[in-house]
Amino acid sequence: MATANKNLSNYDKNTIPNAKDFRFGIVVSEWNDKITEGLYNGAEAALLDCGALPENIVRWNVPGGFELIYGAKKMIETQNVDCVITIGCVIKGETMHFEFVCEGVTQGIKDLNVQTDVPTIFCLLTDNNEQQSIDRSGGVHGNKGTEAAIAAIKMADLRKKA
Ligand SMILES: Nc1c(NC[C@H](O)[C@H](O)[C@H](O)CO)[nH]c(=O)[nH]c1=O
Ligand SMILES: CC(=O)[C@@H](O)COP(=O)(O)O
Repeated sequence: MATANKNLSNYDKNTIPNAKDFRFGIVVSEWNDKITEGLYNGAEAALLDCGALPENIVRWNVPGGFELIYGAKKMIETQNVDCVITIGCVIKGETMHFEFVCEGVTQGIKDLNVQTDVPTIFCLLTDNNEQQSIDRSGGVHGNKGTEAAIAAIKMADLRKKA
């Protein structure tokens, strides 16, 4: 189902574990910060709405999407978190850099999920233009940050039960 056919902000609290006992790390890219702040706000609001305690949400900023990998790695190593959310927005420019950044971050976040015991949630917008990013960070398609927060709660709960 394409994003255009669903609202990224929709969730049913009855289907989501209470997040009060979980500690979350959120690593936020400063590139396209109007977008990433909107994604962060969606994620933070959903975590709190589902019971997470403010003191159990640790936020770090990194310069760009590619640095999300290292930021998440150090978050896992040092902050005793149950799940990490990486938030970024990559928008296509004139060159192939878009493709390399998107693929690099995708592979790096995948590697963290394979190599560490803490789930890392992939909240990276990889858009053709700014309007697509606006639409997915609190616009007509909802907020991918909200979606990422719900995934984070579910994965933290899975990790606890596994
Ligand atoms: N063009 C975008 C970037 N580029 C920067 C890289 O992510 C990285 O910070 C740089 O190559 C130094 O290592 N980053 C984004 O997050 N979004 C973009 O649109
Ligand atoms: C994803 C990027 O790094 C890209 O926005 C940079 O723009 P350009 O490809 O025009 O240098």
